Amino acid sequence: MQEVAVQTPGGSYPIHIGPGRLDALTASVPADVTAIALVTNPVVGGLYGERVARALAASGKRVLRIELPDGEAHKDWSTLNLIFDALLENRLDRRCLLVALGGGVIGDMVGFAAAVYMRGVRFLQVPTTLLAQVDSSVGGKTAVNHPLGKNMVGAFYQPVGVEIDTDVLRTLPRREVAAGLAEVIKYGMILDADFFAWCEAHADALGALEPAAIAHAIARSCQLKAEVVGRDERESGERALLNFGHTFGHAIEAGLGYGAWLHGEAVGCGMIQAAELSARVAGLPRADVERVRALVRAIGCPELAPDLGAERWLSLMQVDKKTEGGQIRFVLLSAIGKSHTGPAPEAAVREVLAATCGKVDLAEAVAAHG
Ligand SMILES: NC(=O)c1ccc[n+]([C@@H]2O[C@H](COP(=O)([O-])OP(=O)(O)OC[C@H]3O[C@@H](n4cnc5c(N)ncnc54)[C@H](O)[C@@H]3O)[C@@H](O)[C@H]2O)c1
Ligand SMILES: O=C(O)C(=O)C[C@@H](O)[C@H](O)[C@H](O)COP(=O)(O)O
Ligand SMILES: [Zn+2]
Repeated sequence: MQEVAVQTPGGSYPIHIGPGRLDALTASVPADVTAIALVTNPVVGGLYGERVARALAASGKRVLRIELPDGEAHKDWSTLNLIFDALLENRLDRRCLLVALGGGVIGDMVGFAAAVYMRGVRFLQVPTTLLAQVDSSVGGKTAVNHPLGKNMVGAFYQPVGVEIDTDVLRTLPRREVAAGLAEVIKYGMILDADFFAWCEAHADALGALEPAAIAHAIARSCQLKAEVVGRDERESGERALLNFGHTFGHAIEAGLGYGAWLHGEAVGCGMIQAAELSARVAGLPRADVERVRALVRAIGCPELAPDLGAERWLSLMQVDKKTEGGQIRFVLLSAIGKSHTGPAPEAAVREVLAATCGKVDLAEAVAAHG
């Protein structure tokens, strides 16, 4: 088992990474908890719900099970309300513990519910997708989507811990593996050129979920994210770097309708677009743009962005939490492993859109990877 600590001004919590963690969850239940709400969806609940409920019940606490509908299309207010309905109907009090068992959609919604239920209760992250294990379960960004913009309503609210069971990745569909790897390679692009090169060399092993490679990728991703969050929990500066590729990616998700592309797929493609922009406005060498493109392709994410029309692209990208005074701020690379935020001339953005968008057949793009 590996451990990474996340240290924020409000306190610190551990991330445990290893096989078999689902059976060890009792130890993560604080002694003074009055009841536990295990929140999941039918897919993950069907695979792991019984086992996790049993592990949590070993703490001697009552375990209430809540199932939310599956998918990004349900990351919204009405689904969030289902959590509050169940908590209130079952009289869970301020000393309850919410447990998020699932991918980033479940984690983000349960975290947000925990932040506001009775003005704040504790929650534990048990991420079951690669994306959630390397990114969304760490750092306390919680939210639901709004039809006009991604994650637009939420809170910064840290969990009491993160329990990563690497065994559960065995049941993850291939497309979800690729989506998770997009956030893994992001850390190399923005923060760590050596890790980027390691990802290039191990792309096949990562895609095949080879245990040693995937364990290293998860631990290194969590370490890098924990360091950034520790220095800038509320995104007043450095944390925005973790948004590399997301100004483009979130526009794809909102523009096509949440769930049409997976978040990681949109980010993978968005990172190519952000690299193209970096070549035009931040001096990123053309050879590095091609390395970014080749690695996104190697992990199995789409390269070509959907043609939403330049005006719609620009208007969607305006609705970004990094926008200040109407000016879009992008995360840009000056080299692989070196990133900063800044504005970009609209003409350069239009040029990138013209160069990176086309008629995308996503099924074909995913199938091409095998
Ligand atoms: N809070 C953050 O810092 C942060 C970071 C990155 C992404 N996110 C958010 O995370 C979300 C995406 O998360 P995601 O990619 O995990 O998607 P997801 O939560 O929709 O999960 C993907 C699919 O995999 C299924 N699944 C989950 N675990 C499984 C398993 N072990 N075996 C089989 N199937 C399994 C789910 O039921 C779902 O159908 C987006 O909403 C994104 O905005 C948040
Ligand atoms: O943790 C962060 O900070 C990130 O930006 C991680 C991103 O991968 C993640 O998708 C996040 O939810 C995006 O945040 P948002 O503030 O742009 O909604
Ligand atoms: Zn993301």
